[in-house]
Amino acid sequence: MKLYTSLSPGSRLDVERVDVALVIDVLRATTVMTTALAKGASEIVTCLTVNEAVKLAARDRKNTLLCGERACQKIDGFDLGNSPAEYSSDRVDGKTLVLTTTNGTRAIATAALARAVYAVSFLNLTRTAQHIRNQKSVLLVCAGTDGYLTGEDVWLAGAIADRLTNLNPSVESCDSTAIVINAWRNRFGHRETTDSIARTFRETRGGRNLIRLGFEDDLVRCAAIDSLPILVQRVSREPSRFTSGG
Ligand SMILES: O=C(O)[C@H](CS(=O)(=O)O)OP(=O)(O)O
Repeated sequence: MKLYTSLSPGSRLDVERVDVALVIDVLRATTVMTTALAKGASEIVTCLTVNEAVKLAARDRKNTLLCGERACQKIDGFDLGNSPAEYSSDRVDGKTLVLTTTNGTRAIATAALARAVYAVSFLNLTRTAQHIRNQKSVLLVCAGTDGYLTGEDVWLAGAIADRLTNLNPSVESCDSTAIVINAWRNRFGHRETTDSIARTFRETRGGRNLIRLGFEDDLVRCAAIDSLPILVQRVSREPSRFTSGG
């Protein structure tokens, strides 16, 4: 396997050449997607703009929830924001979710040309790595925050790359992949826990933003490693639709 990592949104992406893109937006879009599908949402449709989301949801408003954020807050007129705490079974079971976020859904759009796309978070890290372990080429796409690299996405890229190199001895890493694996191993040394991961989020751009805005409890929710072992798999493009692969 050739394993590439794009650390921030400005990086060059040869996405059309890879078999699989894993989109990473730990705080909080891909964590929300994992949570929502694990809690029974039937599918998630991702959009770039609020207008597009509103139009899509209007097709079947009764069975659809409008979800997402701007500036980390729920959008006016939407049903749910971008905290995993909002995505309980009671709210989402059986529903179609239409989701737009500042960085996560944009990263999904940039990865659109990959043959297969998965959204990954700490919650479904090992499940996703096991599922794609034998692919020939994989690209880790860190969503970042407002165009900047953000540490929480880089930590998860390191964790995935670490898992993949353990599962598949033939992994060949590009320079950025080698750097994130080393960073992950040096920091956690295979003794990572939800608490230790949540603590590292306090040092990152995305984590500091959330603390400042009163969403500190979401750091632990987004660090809950391997707590929801499902796949979040794109099943169609334009619009991008994701379902749980099991
Ligand atoms: O960075 C953004 O503005 C947000 C942050 S948060 O999820 O509301 O904390 O969006 P995202 O696209 O999830 O990074």
